[in-house]
Amino acid sequence: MNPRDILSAGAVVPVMAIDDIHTAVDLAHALVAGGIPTLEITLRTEHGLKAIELIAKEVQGAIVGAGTVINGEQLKAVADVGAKFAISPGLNIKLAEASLNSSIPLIPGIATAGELMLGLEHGIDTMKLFPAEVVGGRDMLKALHGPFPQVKFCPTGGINLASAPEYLKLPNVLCVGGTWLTPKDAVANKDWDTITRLAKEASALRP
Ligand SMILES: O=C[C@H](O)COP(=O)(O)O
Ligand SMILES: CC(=O)C(=O)O
Repeated sequence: MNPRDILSAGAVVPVMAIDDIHTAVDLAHALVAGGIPTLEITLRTEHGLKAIELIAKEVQGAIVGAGTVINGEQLKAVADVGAKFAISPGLNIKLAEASLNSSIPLIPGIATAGELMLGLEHGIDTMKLFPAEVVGGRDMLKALHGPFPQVKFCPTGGINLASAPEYLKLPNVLCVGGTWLTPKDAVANKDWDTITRLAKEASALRP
């Protein structure tokens, strides 16, 4: 799948750190049931790779990818377990070069025009603005749209249900990322109804 189709499949990409591997598949099912298919499982916990592998195998309708991928070894490792895409918090030359040989798309985080240009030089035109609210949020996206109208974004970082609609209206925004769909207490309590309700709320955001 190309990165734009991946990011356009749902209005919100939930960013998740899996603390208990036994919750991963049910959590993914709950999100997909609420209309949120594109899922970012970060490598921030020891369960990241296994969770991606299980969701890729067992959750029909999910488009599972990896987050917090920061080097070429991780990019290869997540592709090998079935990730459909990889997201990084930032971009450097080594990771950009690794993406050229990757079997799955890298959607890099960028926070400056320079990082964006590094992505473009490596054939990447779909990126994450991270951390979105800290680096200028919607004003930054509007400013980047001037010189770089060919680039589309999934802004992530500090966005929630209330602020998401204003992001989704922008011409260079495909979706937004965030953690609010998967509150830690709801996941720990296996409260899948709450997760599906939050996902439904989020999927209705697409204008
Ligand atoms: O670092 C975590 C995610 O990238 C964004 O989290 P947040 O939606 O809670 O700001
Ligand atoms: C920021 C983010 O989404 C990541 O850790 O890849």
